[in-house]
Amino acid sequence: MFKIQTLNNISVAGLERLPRDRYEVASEIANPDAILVRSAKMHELPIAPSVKAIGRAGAGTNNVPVAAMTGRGVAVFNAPGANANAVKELVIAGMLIAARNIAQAWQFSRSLTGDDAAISQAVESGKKQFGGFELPGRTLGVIGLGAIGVKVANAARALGMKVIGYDPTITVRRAWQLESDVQAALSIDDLLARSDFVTFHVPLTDATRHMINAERIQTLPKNAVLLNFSREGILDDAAVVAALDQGHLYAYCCDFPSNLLKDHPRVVTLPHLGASTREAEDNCAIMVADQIREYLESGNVTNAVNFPEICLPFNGDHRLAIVNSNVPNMVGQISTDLAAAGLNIIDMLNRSRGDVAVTLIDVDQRCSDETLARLQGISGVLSVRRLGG
Ligand SMILES: NC(=O)c1ccc[n+]([C@@H]2O[C@H](COP(=O)([O-])OP(=O)(O)OC[C@H]3O[C@@H](n4cnc5c(N)ncnc54)[C@H](O)[C@@H]3O)[C@@H](O)[C@H]2O)c1
Ligand SMILES: O=C(O)CC[C@@H](O)C(=O)O
Repeated sequence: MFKIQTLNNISVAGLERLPRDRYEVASEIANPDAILVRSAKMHELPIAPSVKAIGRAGAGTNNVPVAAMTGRGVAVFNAPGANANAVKELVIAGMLIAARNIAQAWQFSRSLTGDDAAISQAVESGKKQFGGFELPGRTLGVIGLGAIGVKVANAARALGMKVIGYDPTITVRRAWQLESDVQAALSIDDLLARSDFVTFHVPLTDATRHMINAERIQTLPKNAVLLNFSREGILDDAAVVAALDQGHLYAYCCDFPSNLLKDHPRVVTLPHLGASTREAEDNCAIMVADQIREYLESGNVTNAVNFPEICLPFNGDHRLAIVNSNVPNMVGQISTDLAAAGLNIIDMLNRSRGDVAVTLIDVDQRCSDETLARLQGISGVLSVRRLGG
């Protein structure tokens, strides 16, 4: 029986992928084999030694201590692209909310009092404060052309906007998906100087934290609109508010309310709603549940952020799934120990990514506890699991 701990509400569609005769799933559970998480902050949480895998039902993994888990031989999975359409739709909504002053205008309508004749009169005299502008012909700058950025760029093109993108590590797959008339910016500053709207779709890392600060904001044309549906911290919010107050920026729309932002008249904040659609929640939960199940049952890895992709078909007999440092002579030492124990290797696959390697070895008989302990004792071996019979 595998034990799965859920740290947030995970869509039932995903949990149903874990058959109840083999999986126990609960928010409180001792010695879990794997954890499913959405936005719970795991950096300060104790993570039991029994945990072999963490599945983030979403894109970003900055709430998971990935480096520490890698050092323990724990795989961290995410759900790339599974919520991209949901975020794209909210970003497009954000542009329209900003361009047409929809939030402020709605607040005005709700504040109207008196009989309908009085309301009609107030509408006609009040509406001029909320006059906006249209999107066609305006330029959208997209920073980060991954699953979400590409969808936003293409949707903006379909709305008649010009689009400039910046992503120094764009993948070939994403570049193929991008509309051919999306221009490549030479740098962030080049993109900012040419954009009426700028939207951010990068992970939060040390390299992206405060990528928009007071100095960079001055590069933007007057009356630009910023959109942050990525992560709190990518923009320096204090600098954004200062630029709004100085009249340099027109509006800021983001998914991360704070005391500084939530009541500002030119800021619209939403409560981290980017991925909160039924479709996105189902897609993310199904993707990570499938990946976790495959990893626990066969050792195969798909969409881990810290482990290599690896797939060796498994007939359910006897497999060792080993996570080890990517250094010379690991496979040599492992196979020597297996030979010494009289185990014959039937099939084997080794894949590496950065400092980590995963080695899957199918053997002709069950590996004893003693041999398992010997493998675990090899310097550089991070974890060993015995799968199958
Ligand atoms: N608001 C929400 O609910 C919500 C939902 C989904 C994702 N997100 C956030 O959006 C981020 C992006 O999601 P995604 O699915 O598009 O991820 P992704 O991994 O598909 O794309 C990220 C892109 O950013 C690029 N990148 C990295 N560093 C960069 C830099 N310094 N400059 C320019 N580009 C850079 C990468 O090359 C990659 O193409 C996630 O990491 C997450 O933080 C938020
Ligand atoms: O689970 C959520 O609601 C948010 C997910 C989002 O932050 C992501 O990184 O995919």
